[in-house]
Amino acid sequence: MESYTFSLTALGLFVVVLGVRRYLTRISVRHVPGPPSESFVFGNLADVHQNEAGETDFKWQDLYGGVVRFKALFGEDRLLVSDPKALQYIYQTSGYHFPKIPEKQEMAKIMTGTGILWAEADVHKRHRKVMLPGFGSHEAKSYFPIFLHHADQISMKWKDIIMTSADQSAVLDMPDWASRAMLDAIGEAAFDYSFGAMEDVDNELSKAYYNLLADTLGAVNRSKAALIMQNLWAYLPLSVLNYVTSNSKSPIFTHARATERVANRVAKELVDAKSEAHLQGKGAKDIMSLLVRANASEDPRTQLSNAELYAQMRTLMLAGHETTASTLSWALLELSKNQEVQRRLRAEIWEKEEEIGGRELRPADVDSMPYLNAVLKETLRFHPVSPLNHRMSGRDDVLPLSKPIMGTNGEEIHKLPIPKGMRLVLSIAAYNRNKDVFGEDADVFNPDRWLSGDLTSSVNVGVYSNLLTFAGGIRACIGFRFALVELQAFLAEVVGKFEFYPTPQSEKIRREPSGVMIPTITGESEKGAQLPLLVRVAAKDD
Ligand code: HEM
Repeated sequence: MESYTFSLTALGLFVVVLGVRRYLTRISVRHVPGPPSESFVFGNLADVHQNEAGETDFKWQDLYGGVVRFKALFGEDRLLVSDPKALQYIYQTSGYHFPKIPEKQEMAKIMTGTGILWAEADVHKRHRKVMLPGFGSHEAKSYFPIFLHHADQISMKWKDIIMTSADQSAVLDMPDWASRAMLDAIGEAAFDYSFGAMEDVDNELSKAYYNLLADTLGAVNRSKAALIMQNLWAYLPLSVLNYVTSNSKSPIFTHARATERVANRVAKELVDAKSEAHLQGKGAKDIMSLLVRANASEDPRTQLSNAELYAQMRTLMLAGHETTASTLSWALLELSKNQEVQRRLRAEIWEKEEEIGGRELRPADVDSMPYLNAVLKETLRFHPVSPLNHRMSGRDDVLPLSKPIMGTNGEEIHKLPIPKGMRLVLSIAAYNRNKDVFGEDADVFNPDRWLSGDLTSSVNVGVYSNLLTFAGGIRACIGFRFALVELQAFLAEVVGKFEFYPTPQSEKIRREPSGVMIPTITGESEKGAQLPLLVRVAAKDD
Protein backbone atom coordinates (compact mmCIF):
# COMPACT_ATOMS: atom_id res chain seq x y z
CA MET A 1 0.00 0.00 0.00
CA GLU A 2 2.85 2.30 1.01
CA SER A 3 4.73 1.68 -2.17
CA TYR A 4 1.49 2.30 -4.12
CA THR A 5 1.06 5.74 -2.38
CA PHE A 6 4.71 6.50 -3.01
CA SER A 7 4.43 5.67 -6.72
CA LEU A 8 1.34 7.79 -7.07
CA THR A 9 2.97 10.77 -5.30
CA ALA A 10 6.08 10.39 -7.43
CA LEU A 11 4.00 10.29 -10.59
CA GLY A 12 2.05 13.38 -9.47
CA LEU A 13 5.28 15.23 -8.74
CA PHE A 14 6.73 14.19 -12.08
CA VAL A 15 3.66 15.57 -13.89
CA VAL A 16 3.86 18.86 -11.94
CA VAL A 17 7.60 19.24 -12.64
CA LEU A 18 6.99 18.49 -16.31
CA GLY A 19 4.19 21.08 -16.39
CA VAL A 20 6.30 23.75 -14.67
CA ARG A 21 9.26 22.99 -16.94
CA ARG A 22 7.04 23.21 -19.99
CA TYR A 23 5.64 26.53 -18.76
CA LEU A 24 9.10 27.95 -18.04
CA THR A 25 10.63 26.83 -21.33
CA ARG A 26 7.58 27.88 -23.33
CA ILE A 27 8.43 30.41 -25.98
CA SER A 28 7.44 33.81 -24.67
CA VAL A 29 6.22 36.83 -26.63
CA ARG A 30 6.43 39.17 -23.64
CA HIS A 31 8.95 41.49 -25.36
CA VAL A 32 6.64 42.17 -28.28
CA PRO A 33 5.37 45.74 -27.90
CA GLY A 34 1.70 46.50 -27.50
CA PRO A 35 -0.91 48.55 -25.68
CA PRO A 36 -1.42 48.38 -21.90
CA SER A 37 -4.22 46.01 -20.92
CA GLU A 38 -7.55 47.73 -20.19
CA SER A 39 -8.31 45.24 -17.39
CA PHE A 40 -7.13 41.82 -16.21
CA VAL A 41 -10.46 40.18 -17.08
CA PHE A 42 -11.20 41.70 -20.52
CA GLY A 43 -7.70 42.67 -21.62
CA ASN A 44 -7.93 44.65 -24.87
CA LEU A 45 -10.68 42.51 -26.42
CA ALA A 46 -13.18 45.36 -26.61
CA ASP A 47 -10.65 47.53 -28.52
CA VAL A 48 -10.05 44.76 -31.04
CA HIS A 49 -13.64 43.62 -31.54
CA GLN A 50 -15.97 46.48 -30.63
CA ASN A 51 -14.45 49.59 -32.19
CA GLU A 52 -15.11 50.46 -35.82
CA ALA A 53 -13.45 47.88 -38.09
CA GLY A 54 -9.78 48.72 -38.52
CA GLU A 55 -9.77 51.65 -36.07
CA THR A 56 -7.68 49.88 -33.41
CA ASP A 57 -5.56 48.04 -35.98
CA PHE A 58 -4.52 51.26 -37.78
CA LYS A 59 -3.62 52.94 -34.49
CA TRP A 60 -1.60 50.00 -33.17
CA GLN A 61 0.15 49.40 -36.50
CA ASP A 62 1.34 53.04 -36.47
CA LEU A 63 2.35 52.95 -32.80
CA TYR A 64 3.95 49.51 -32.44
CA GLY A 65 4.60 48.05 -35.93
CA GLY A 66 3.51 45.00 -37.89
CA VAL A 67 3.14 42.62 -34.92
CA VAL A 68 1.42 43.85 -31.76
CA ARG A 69 0.92 41.97 -28.50
CA PHE A 70 -2.41 42.51 -26.79
CA LYS A 71 -4.30 40.84 -23.97
CA ALA A 72 -7.34 38.60 -24.21
CA LEU A 73 -9.20 37.21 -21.14
CA PHE A 74 -7.25 36.84 -17.87
CA GLY A 75 -3.92 38.06 -19.22
CA GLU A 76 -3.67 35.69 -22.22
CA ASP A 77 -1.30 37.09 -24.87
CA ARG A 78 -2.48 37.33 -28.46
CA LEU A 79 -0.82 38.89 -31.49
CA LEU A 80 -2.31 41.24 -34.05
CA VAL A 81 -0.34 40.70 -37.28
CA SER A 82 -0.16 43.05 -40.28
CA ASP A 83 3.52 42.66 -41.28
CA PRO A 84 3.65 41.52 -44.95
CA LYS A 85 6.33 38.83 -44.55
CA ALA A 86 4.69 37.39 -41.44
CA LEU A 87 1.33 37.28 -43.23
CA GLN A 88 2.88 35.69 -46.30
CA TYR A 89 4.39 33.01 -44.07
CA ILE A 90 1.11 32.34 -42.24
CA TYR A 91 -1.16 32.30 -45.29
CA GLN A 92 1.11 30.83 -47.94
CA THR A 93 4.42 29.27 -46.90
CA SER A 94 3.12 27.49 -43.84
CA GLY A 95 -0.66 27.60 -44.35
CA TYR A 96 -1.74 24.26 -42.88
CA HIS A 97 0.44 24.85 -39.80
CA PHE A 98 -1.81 27.79 -38.91
CA PRO A 99 -5.26 26.24 -38.54
CA LYS A 100 -8.36 28.24 -37.75
CA ILE A 101 -9.33 28.64 -34.09
CA PRO A 102 -11.50 25.75 -32.74
CA GLU A 103 -14.14 27.91 -31.05
CA LYS A 104 -14.50 30.08 -34.17
CA GLN A 105 -14.76 26.92 -36.25
CA GLU A 106 -17.64 25.80 -34.07
CA MET A 107 -19.44 28.99 -35.11
CA ALA A 108 -18.56 28.31 -38.76
CA LYS A 109 -20.03 24.84 -38.34
CA ILE A 110 -23.41 26.02 -37.10
CA MET A 111 -23.62 28.57 -39.90
CA THR A 112 -22.35 26.54 -42.84
CA GLY A 113 -22.07 22.90 -41.72
CA THR A 114 -19.01 20.79 -42.43
CA GLY A 115 -18.12 22.58 -45.68
CA ILE A 116 -14.93 24.16 -47.00
CA LEU A 117 -14.95 27.15 -44.62
CA TRP A 118 -14.97 24.77 -41.67
CA ALA A 119 -12.69 22.00 -42.97
CA GLU A 120 -9.03 21.66 -42.00
CA ALA A 121 -5.94 19.88 -43.37
CA ASP A 122 -6.61 16.91 -45.70
CA VAL A 123 -10.38 17.34 -45.59
CA HIS A 124 -9.93 20.98 -46.64
CA LYS A 125 -7.58 19.93 -49.46
CA ARG A 126 -10.23 17.53 -50.78
CA HIS A 127 -13.00 20.17 -50.62
CA ARG A 128 -10.82 22.72 -52.34
CA LYS A 129 -9.81 20.27 -55.09
CA VAL A 130 -13.44 19.45 -55.83
CA MET A 131 -14.61 23.07 -55.80
CA LEU A 132 -11.79 24.86 -57.61
CA PRO A 133 -12.88 23.93 -61.16
CA GLY A 134 -16.13 25.87 -60.59
CA PHE A 135 -14.30 29.08 -59.71
CA GLY A 136 -11.80 29.65 -62.53
CA SER A 137 -11.57 32.86 -64.53
CA HIS A 138 -13.44 31.36 -67.50
CA GLU A 139 -16.27 30.11 -65.24
CA ALA A 140 -16.59 33.46 -63.44
CA LYS A 141 -16.77 35.34 -66.74
CA SER A 142 -19.43 32.97 -68.02
CA TYR A 143 -21.74 34.31 -65.26
CA PHE A 144 -21.31 37.92 -66.39
CA PRO A 145 -24.66 38.05 -68.28
CA ILE A 146 -26.42 36.75 -65.12
CA PHE A 147 -24.81 39.49 -63.02
CA LEU A 148 -25.66 42.15 -65.59
CA HIS A 149 -29.26 40.95 -65.66
CA HIS A 150 -29.60 41.25 -61.86
CA ALA A 151 -27.92 44.67 -61.91
CA ASP A 152 -30.43 45.69 -64.56
CA GLN A 153 -33.25 44.54 -62.27
CA ILE A 154 -32.06 47.04 -59.64
CA SER A 155 -31.86 49.76 -62.30
CA MET A 156 -35.43 49.19 -63.43
CA LYS A 157 -36.76 49.31 -59.86
CA TRP A 158 -34.79 52.45 -59.03
CA LYS A 159 -35.94 54.17 -62.23
CA ASP A 160 -39.57 53.43 -61.36
CA ILE A 161 -39.16 54.88 -57.87
CA ILE A 162 -37.28 57.98 -59.06
CA MET A 163 -39.51 58.76 -62.05
CA THR A 164 -42.65 58.72 -59.91
CA SER A 165 -41.16 60.98 -57.23
CA ALA A 166 -41.94 64.72 -57.17
CA ASP A 167 -38.33 65.94 -57.51
CA GLN A 168 -37.04 63.07 -59.67
CA SER A 169 -34.79 61.73 -56.93
CA ALA A 170 -35.02 59.18 -54.13
CA VAL A 171 -33.17 58.29 -50.94
CA LEU A 172 -32.41 54.59 -51.29
CA ASP A 173 -30.86 52.21 -48.79
CA MET A 174 -27.90 50.68 -50.66
CA PRO A 175 -27.20 47.52 -48.56
CA ASP A 176 -30.84 46.44 -48.70
CA TRP A 177 -30.97 46.66 -52.50
CA ALA A 178 -27.48 45.28 -53.01
CA SER A 179 -28.06 42.34 -50.69
CA ARG A 180 -31.25 41.25 -52.44
CA ALA A 181 -29.70 41.61 -55.91
CA MET A 182 -26.55 39.71 -54.93
CA LEU A 183 -28.59 36.94 -53.33
CA ASP A 184 -30.56 36.51 -56.53
CA ALA A 185 -27.33 36.61 -58.55
CA ILE A 186 -25.57 33.92 -56.50
CA GLY A 187 -28.75 31.84 -56.48
CA GLU A 188 -28.87 31.76 -60.26
CA ALA A 189 -25.12 31.49 -60.96
CA ALA A 190 -24.16 29.03 -58.24
CA PHE A 191 -27.31 26.94 -57.80
CA ASP A 192 -29.54 27.67 -60.77
CA TYR A 193 -32.11 28.63 -58.12
CA SER A 194 -34.38 31.65 -57.89
CA PHE A 195 -34.52 33.34 -54.49
CA GLY A 196 -36.87 35.99 -55.85
CA ALA A 197 -35.41 38.45 -53.33
CA MET A 198 -35.63 41.44 -55.68
CA GLU A 199 -39.28 40.74 -56.43
CA ASP A 200 -40.00 40.55 -52.69
CA VAL A 201 -41.35 37.05 -53.16
CA ASP A 202 -41.93 35.54 -49.74
CA ASN A 203 -38.98 33.18 -50.04
CA GLU A 204 -38.22 31.39 -46.78
CA LEU A 205 -34.56 30.85 -47.63
CA SER A 206 -33.85 34.54 -48.25
CA LYS A 207 -35.79 35.38 -45.09
CA ALA A 208 -33.76 32.83 -43.11
CA TYR A 209 -30.48 34.44 -44.21
CA TYR A 210 -31.64 37.97 -43.45
CA ASN A 211 -29.36 39.46 -40.72
CA LEU A 212 -27.83 36.03 -39.99
CA LEU A 213 -24.27 37.35 -39.76
CA ALA A 214 -25.24 40.30 -37.58
CA ASP A 215 -27.17 38.04 -35.17
CA THR A 216 -24.45 35.42 -34.83
CA LEU A 217 -20.93 36.68 -35.54
CA GLY A 218 -21.91 40.31 -34.96
CA ALA A 219 -23.02 39.65 -31.37
CA VAL A 220 -19.46 39.83 -30.02
CA ASN A 221 -19.09 43.24 -31.59
CA ARG A 222 -22.10 44.69 -29.79
CA SER A 223 -22.29 42.98 -26.41
CA LYS A 224 -19.60 42.59 -23.79
CA ALA A 225 -21.33 39.49 -22.40
CA ALA A 226 -21.19 37.78 -25.83
CA LEU A 227 -17.56 38.83 -26.23
CA ILE A 228 -16.61 37.23 -22.90
CA MET A 229 -18.73 34.13 -23.55
CA GLN A 230 -17.17 33.44 -26.92
CA ASN A 231 -13.67 33.99 -25.59
CA LEU A 232 -14.35 31.68 -22.65
CA TRP A 233 -15.10 28.96 -25.17
CA ALA A 234 -11.37 28.70 -25.75
CA TYR A 235 -11.18 26.97 -22.36
CA LEU A 236 -14.04 24.49 -22.93
CA PRO A 237 -13.75 21.01 -24.44
CA LEU A 238 -15.25 20.89 -27.95
CA SER A 239 -17.94 18.42 -26.84
CA VAL A 240 -19.28 20.94 -24.28
CA LEU A 241 -19.15 23.68 -26.89
CA ASN A 242 -21.00 21.48 -29.29
CA TYR A 243 -23.72 20.91 -26.69
CA VAL A 244 -24.03 24.68 -26.16
CA THR A 245 -24.28 25.51 -29.87
CA SER A 246 -26.85 22.74 -30.42
CA ASN A 247 -29.09 23.58 -27.45
CA SER A 248 -28.63 27.19 -26.34
CA LYS A 249 -31.74 29.39 -26.54
CA SER A 250 -29.68 32.53 -27.22
CA PRO A 251 -30.61 34.27 -30.52
CA ILE A 252 -26.95 33.84 -31.53
CA PHE A 253 -27.68 30.14 -31.99
CA THR A 254 -31.42 29.97 -32.59
CA HIS A 255 -31.19 32.05 -35.77
CA ALA A 256 -28.29 29.93 -37.04
CA ARG A 257 -30.10 26.66 -36.27
CA ALA A 258 -33.33 27.84 -37.92
CA THR A 259 -31.37 28.84 -41.04
CA GLU A 260 -29.62 25.47 -41.00
CA ARG A 261 -32.96 23.61 -41.07
CA VAL A 262 -34.38 25.61 -44.00
CA ALA A 263 -31.10 25.67 -45.95
CA ASN A 264 -30.47 21.92 -45.56
CA ARG A 265 -33.97 21.15 -46.79
CA VAL A 266 -33.63 23.39 -49.86
CA ALA A 267 -30.13 22.04 -50.49
CA LYS A 268 -31.46 18.48 -50.42
CA GLU A 269 -34.24 19.34 -52.90
CA LEU A 270 -31.71 20.98 -55.20
CA VAL A 271 -29.25 18.12 -54.92
CA ASP A 272 -31.97 15.56 -55.66
CA ALA A 273 -33.09 17.49 -58.75
CA LYS A 274 -29.54 17.90 -59.99
CA SER A 275 -28.62 14.27 -59.31
CA GLU A 276 -31.61 13.24 -61.39
CA ALA A 277 -30.51 15.57 -64.19
CA HIS A 278 -26.98 14.15 -63.94
CA LEU A 279 -28.30 10.59 -64.23
CA GLN A 280 -30.19 11.60 -67.34
CA GLY A 281 -27.01 13.08 -68.79
CA LYS A 282 -28.28 16.68 -68.55
CA GLY A 283 -25.36 18.52 -66.95
CA ALA A 284 -26.07 22.17 -66.04
CA LYS A 285 -23.13 24.56 -65.63
CA ASP A 286 -23.95 26.06 -62.25
CA ILE A 287 -21.53 25.35 -59.38
CA MET A 288 -23.93 23.08 -57.51
CA SER A 289 -24.20 20.76 -60.53
CA LEU A 290 -20.42 20.44 -60.52
CA LEU A 291 -20.51 19.47 -56.85
CA VAL A 292 -23.26 16.95 -57.46
CA ARG A 293 -21.05 15.28 -60.05
CA ALA A 294 -18.32 15.09 -57.36
CA ASN A 295 -20.87 13.49 -55.04
CA ALA A 296 -21.34 10.73 -57.60
CA SER A 297 -17.58 10.24 -58.03
CA GLU A 298 -16.06 6.83 -57.19
CA ASP A 299 -12.72 8.37 -56.30
CA PRO A 300 -12.49 9.17 -52.53
CA ARG A 301 -10.01 11.97 -53.27
CA THR A 302 -12.66 13.91 -55.17
CA GLN A 303 -15.80 12.77 -53.43
CA LEU A 304 -18.19 14.84 -51.31
CA SER A 305 -20.73 13.29 -48.97
CA ASN A 306 -24.33 14.51 -48.94
CA ALA A 307 -23.75 16.44 -45.70
CA GLU A 308 -20.68 18.09 -47.25
CA LEU A 309 -22.64 18.93 -50.37
CA TYR A 310 -25.38 20.70 -48.40
CA ALA A 311 -22.70 22.46 -46.37
CA GLN A 312 -21.02 23.80 -49.54
CA MET A 313 -24.30 25.31 -50.63
CA ARG A 314 -24.76 27.00 -47.25
CA THR A 315 -21.14 28.18 -47.40
CA LEU A 316 -21.55 29.74 -50.82
CA MET A 317 -24.78 31.45 -49.81
CA LEU A 318 -23.16 32.93 -46.75
CA ALA A 319 -19.73 33.78 -48.17
CA GLY A 320 -21.00 34.79 -51.57
CA HIS A 321 -23.67 37.43 -51.11
CA GLU A 322 -23.25 39.75 -48.09
CA THR A 323 -19.56 40.13 -49.00
CA THR A 324 -20.21 41.42 -52.50
CA ALA A 325 -23.31 43.38 -51.43
CA SER A 326 -21.37 45.24 -48.72
CA THR A 327 -18.46 45.91 -51.08
CA LEU A 328 -20.86 47.46 -53.60
CA SER A 329 -22.36 49.63 -50.84
CA TRP A 330 -18.91 50.83 -49.75
CA ALA A 331 -18.03 51.64 -53.36
CA LEU A 332 -21.18 53.74 -53.76
CA LEU A 333 -20.53 55.53 -50.46
CA GLU A 334 -17.03 56.52 -51.67
CA LEU A 335 -18.40 57.62 -55.04
CA SER A 336 -21.02 59.78 -53.32
CA LYS A 337 -18.28 61.42 -51.25
CA ASN A 338 -15.90 61.84 -54.20
CA GLN A 339 -18.01 63.38 -56.97
CA GLU A 340 -15.04 63.86 -59.31
CA VAL A 341 -14.18 60.14 -59.07
CA GLN A 342 -17.83 59.35 -59.80
CA ARG A 343 -17.89 61.65 -62.86
CA ARG A 344 -14.67 60.15 -64.26
CA LEU A 345 -15.99 56.63 -63.79
CA ARG A 346 -19.30 57.44 -65.49
CA ALA A 347 -17.47 59.12 -68.39
CA GLU A 348 -15.45 55.93 -68.91
CA ILE A 349 -18.59 53.77 -68.81
CA TRP A 350 -20.40 55.99 -71.33
CA GLU A 351 -17.37 56.05 -73.60
CA LYS A 352 -17.29 52.24 -73.58
CA GLU A 353 -21.03 52.05 -74.27
CA GLU A 354 -20.56 54.31 -77.28
CA GLU A 355 -17.64 52.23 -78.51
CA ILE A 356 -19.62 48.96 -78.42
CA GLY A 357 -22.72 50.43 -80.05
CA GLY A 358 -26.02 49.05 -78.79
CA ARG A 359 -24.80 45.64 -77.67
CA GLU A 360 -24.65 44.43 -74.08
CA LEU A 361 -21.40 44.76 -72.11
CA ARG A 362 -19.12 41.74 -72.08
CA PRO A 363 -16.35 40.73 -69.65
CA ALA A 364 -13.64 41.91 -72.08
CA ASP A 365 -15.28 45.37 -72.17
CA VAL A 366 -15.18 45.85 -68.41
CA ASP A 367 -11.66 44.38 -68.24
CA SER A 368 -10.53 47.09 -70.65
CA MET A 369 -11.84 49.94 -68.45
CA PRO A 370 -8.84 51.06 -66.35
CA TYR A 371 -10.71 53.52 -64.15
CA LEU A 372 -13.54 51.10 -63.32
CA ASN A 373 -10.98 48.54 -62.20
CA ALA A 374 -9.00 51.16 -60.27
CA VAL A 375 -12.15 52.21 -58.38
CA LEU A 376 -12.94 48.57 -57.66
CA LYS A 377 -9.43 47.80 -56.38
CA GLU A 378 -9.38 50.93 -54.25
CA THR A 379 -12.74 50.02 -52.70
CA LEU A 380 -11.50 46.51 -51.93
CA ARG A 381 -8.32 47.95 -50.40
CA PHE A 382 -9.99 50.68 -48.39
CA HIS A 383 -13.04 48.73 -47.22
CA PRO A 384 -12.09 45.02 -46.97
CA VAL A 385 -15.36 43.46 -45.86
CA SER A 386 -13.55 40.67 -44.02
CA PRO A 387 -11.18 42.90 -42.03
CA LEU A 388 -9.82 40.25 -39.63
CA ASN A 389 -8.90 36.57 -39.95
CA HIS A 390 -8.25 34.34 -36.95
CA ARG A 391 -5.60 31.60 -36.81
CA MET A 392 -3.48 29.78 -34.26
CA SER A 393 0.02 28.33 -34.50
CA GLY A 394 -0.15 24.56 -34.86
CA ARG A 395 3.44 24.13 -33.61
CA ASP A 396 6.25 26.21 -32.09
CA ASP A 397 7.18 28.45 -35.00
CA VAL A 398 9.14 31.52 -36.08
CA LEU A 399 7.47 34.42 -37.89
CA PRO A 400 9.71 36.24 -40.41
CA LEU A 401 9.27 40.03 -40.44
CA SER A 402 9.54 42.60 -43.26
CA LYS A 403 10.50 45.30 -40.79
CA PRO A 404 12.06 44.76 -37.35
CA ILE A 405 9.96 45.74 -34.35
CA MET A 406 11.43 47.39 -31.26
CA GLY A 407 11.06 44.99 -28.30
CA THR A 408 10.03 46.30 -24.89
CA ASN A 409 13.52 45.32 -23.68
CA GLY A 410 15.05 47.81 -26.16
CA GLU A 411 16.26 45.09 -28.55
CA GLU A 412 15.16 44.92 -32.18
CA ILE A 413 13.18 41.81 -33.13
CA HIS A 414 13.95 40.62 -36.67
CA LYS A 415 12.24 37.21 -36.46
CA LEU A 416 9.62 36.33 -33.92
CA PRO A 417 9.51 32.91 -32.22
CA ILE A 418 5.94 32.01 -31.17
CA PRO A 419 4.71 29.05 -29.12
CA LYS A 420 2.33 26.35 -30.32
CA GLY A 421 -1.29 27.33 -29.63
CA MET A 422 -0.70 31.10 -29.88
CA ARG A 423 -3.87 32.81 -31.13
CA LEU A 424 -3.25 35.27 -33.95
CA VAL A 425 -5.50 38.00 -35.30
CA LEU A 426 -4.50 38.68 -38.91
CA SER A 427 -5.38 42.25 -39.77
CA ILE A 428 -6.41 42.45 -43.40
CA ALA A 429 -7.58 46.02 -42.78
CA ALA A 430 -4.19 47.18 -41.43
CA TYR A 431 -2.14 45.39 -44.10
CA ASN A 432 -4.25 47.09 -46.79
CA ARG A 433 -3.23 50.47 -45.31
CA ASN A 434 0.49 49.61 -45.08
CA LYS A 435 2.32 52.72 -46.33
CA ASP A 436 5.36 50.73 -47.49
CA VAL A 437 3.12 48.73 -49.83
CA PHE A 438 0.43 51.20 -50.89
CA GLY A 439 2.19 54.58 -50.54
CA GLU A 440 2.27 57.43 -48.05
CA ASP A 441 -1.38 58.32 -48.75
CA ALA A 442 -2.59 54.79 -47.91
CA ASP A 443 -5.20 56.27 -45.54
CA VAL A 444 -6.84 58.19 -48.40
CA PHE A 445 -9.35 56.77 -50.91
CA ASN A 446 -7.50 57.39 -54.18
CA PRO A 447 -8.18 55.12 -57.20
CA ASP A 448 -5.35 56.84 -59.13
CA ARG A 449 -2.77 54.90 -57.10
CA TRP A 450 -3.68 51.88 -59.27
CA LEU A 451 -3.01 53.74 -62.52
CA SER A 452 0.46 55.09 -61.78
CA GLY A 453 2.21 51.70 -61.96
CA ASP A 454 4.18 52.49 -58.77
CA LEU A 455 2.67 49.79 -56.60
CA THR A 456 5.42 47.22 -56.50
CA SER A 457 6.19 45.21 -53.40
CA SER A 458 8.91 42.67 -52.80
CA VAL A 459 6.51 40.57 -50.70
CA ASN A 460 3.42 39.19 -52.41
CA VAL A 461 0.75 38.40 -49.89
CA GLY A 462 -2.76 38.56 -51.31
CA VAL A 463 -4.31 36.54 -54.08
CA TYR A 464 -5.46 39.62 -56.01
CA SER A 465 -3.42 42.78 -56.77
CA ASN A 466 -1.40 42.15 -53.63
CA LEU A 467 -4.42 43.18 -51.58
CA LEU A 468 -5.26 40.98 -48.61
CA THR A 469 -9.00 41.52 -49.01
CA PHE A 470 -9.51 37.99 -50.36
CA ALA A 471 -6.78 36.62 -48.05
CA GLY A 472 -3.97 34.54 -49.61
CA GLY A 473 -2.43 31.11 -49.94
CA ILE A 474 -4.13 27.78 -49.42
CA ARG A 475 -7.35 29.22 -47.97
CA ALA A 476 -7.64 32.34 -50.11
CA CYS A 477 -11.17 33.25 -51.12
CA ILE A 478 -12.21 30.66 -53.69
CA GLY A 479 -14.85 33.04 -55.07
CA PHE A 480 -12.64 36.09 -55.66
CA ARG A 481 -12.92 36.00 -59.47
CA PHE A 482 -16.64 35.47 -59.16
CA ALA A 483 -16.83 38.53 -56.85
CA LEU A 484 -14.72 40.69 -59.16
CA VAL A 485 -16.78 39.91 -62.27
CA GLU A 486 -19.99 40.48 -60.32
CA LEU A 487 -18.81 43.82 -58.95
CA GLN A 488 -17.59 44.97 -62.38
CA ALA A 489 -21.04 44.24 -63.81
CA PHE A 490 -22.95 45.98 -61.00
CA LEU A 491 -20.70 49.05 -60.92
CA ALA A 492 -20.80 49.51 -64.71
CA GLU A 493 -24.59 49.20 -64.70
CA VAL A 494 -25.58 51.40 -61.75
CA VAL A 495 -22.92 54.11 -62.10
CA GLY A 496 -23.66 54.32 -65.84
CA LYS A 497 -27.34 54.94 -65.13
CA PHE A 498 -27.47 56.84 -61.81
CA GLU A 499 -25.85 59.64 -59.84
CA PHE A 500 -25.18 59.12 -56.11
CA TYR A 501 -25.08 61.87 -53.47
CA PRO A 502 -24.49 61.84 -49.70
CA THR A 503 -27.38 62.23 -47.23
CA PRO A 504 -27.27 63.47 -43.61
CA GLN A 505 -27.29 59.82 -42.44
CA SER A 506 -24.54 58.76 -44.85
CA GLU A 507 -22.28 61.31 -43.11
CA LYS A 508 -22.62 59.17 -39.95
CA ILE A 509 -21.66 55.81 -41.39
CA ARG A 510 -19.82 53.35 -39.15
CA ARG A 511 -17.70 50.45 -40.39
CA GLU A 512 -19.48 47.79 -38.34
CA PRO A 513 -17.46 44.60 -37.77
CA SER A 514 -20.30 42.11 -37.99
CA GLY A 515 -18.84 38.95 -39.48
CA VAL A 516 -18.83 40.91 -42.71
CA MET A 517 -17.98 44.61 -42.36
CA ILE A 518 -21.29 46.31 -43.02
CA PRO A 519 -22.17 50.02 -43.13
CA THR A 520 -24.37 51.01 -40.18
CA ILE A 521 -25.52 54.42 -38.96
CA THR A 522 -23.76 55.53 -35.77
CA GLY A 523 -26.08 54.91 -32.83
CA GLU A 524 -28.29 52.52 -34.84
CA SER A 525 -26.03 49.47 -35.10
CA GLU A 526 -28.75 47.17 -33.81
CA LYS A 527 -30.79 47.90 -36.97
CA GLY A 528 -28.14 46.17 -39.08
CA ALA A 529 -26.75 47.42 -42.40
CA GLN A 530 -27.97 50.87 -43.52
CA LEU A 531 -26.56 53.32 -46.04
CA PRO A 532 -29.11 55.78 -47.43
CA LEU A 533 -27.87 57.69 -50.49
CA LEU A 534 -29.66 60.23 -52.65
CA VAL A 535 -30.03 58.80 -56.16
CA ARG A 536 -30.91 60.53 -59.45
CA VAL A 537 -30.99 59.25 -63.00
CA ALA A 538 -27.76 60.19 -64.80
CA ALA A 539 -28.69 62.13 -67.91
CA LYS A 540 -26.38 62.50 -70.92
CA ASP A 541 -26.21 66.06 -72.31
CA ASP A 542 -26.89 65.73 -76.03
C1 HEM B 1 -15.90 41.10 -52.04
C2 HEM B 1 -16.25 39.84 -51.87
C3 HEM B 1 -15.51 38.83 -51.04
C4 HEM B 1 -14.54 38.99 -50.10
C5 HEM B 1 -13.89 40.28 -49.64
C6 HEM B 1 -14.18 37.67 -49.61
C7 HEM B 1 -13.19 37.42 -48.67
C8 HEM B 1 -12.82 36.17 -48.25
C9 HEM B 1 -11.78 35.91 -47.29
C10 HEM B 1 -10.93 36.96 -46.58
C11 HEM B 1 -11.68 34.56 -47.13
C12 HEM B 1 -10.72 33.80 -46.22
C13 HEM B 1 -11.41 33.46 -44.93
C14 HEM B 1 -10.54 32.69 -43.96
O1 HEM B 1 -9.66 31.95 -44.38
O2 HEM B 1 -10.76 32.79 -42.76
C15 HEM B 1 -12.68 33.97 -47.99
C16 HEM B 1 -12.89 32.61 -48.10
C17 HEM B 1 -13.88 32.07 -48.90
N1 HEM B 1 -14.72 32.73 -49.76
FE1 HEM B 1 -14.77 34.72 -50.09
N2 HEM B 1 -14.94 36.74 -50.26
C18 HEM B 1 -15.76 37.40 -51.15
C19 HEM B 1 -16.67 36.83 -52.02
C20 HEM B 1 -16.89 35.49 -52.16
C21 HEM B 1 -17.79 34.89 -53.12
C22 HEM B 1 -18.60 35.67 -54.16
C23 HEM B 1 -17.76 33.54 -52.90
C24 HEM B 1 -18.49 32.44 -53.60
C25 HEM B 1 -19.20 32.56 -54.68
C26 HEM B 1 -16.84 33.30 -51.81
C27 HEM B 1 -16.54 32.06 -51.29
C28 HEM B 1 -15.55 31.82 -50.34
C29 HEM B 1 -15.24 30.49 -49.84
C30 HEM B 1 -15.93 29.19 -50.21
C31 HEM B 1 -14.18 30.65 -48.93
C32 HEM B 1 -13.46 29.56 -48.15
C33 HEM B 1 -12.21 29.14 -48.91
C34 HEM B 1 -11.36 28.10 -48.18
O3 HEM B 1 -11.39 28.01 -46.95
O4 HEM B 1 -10.61 27.40 -48.87
N3 HEM B 1 -16.32 34.50 -51.39
N4 HEM B 1 -13.35 34.96 -48.67
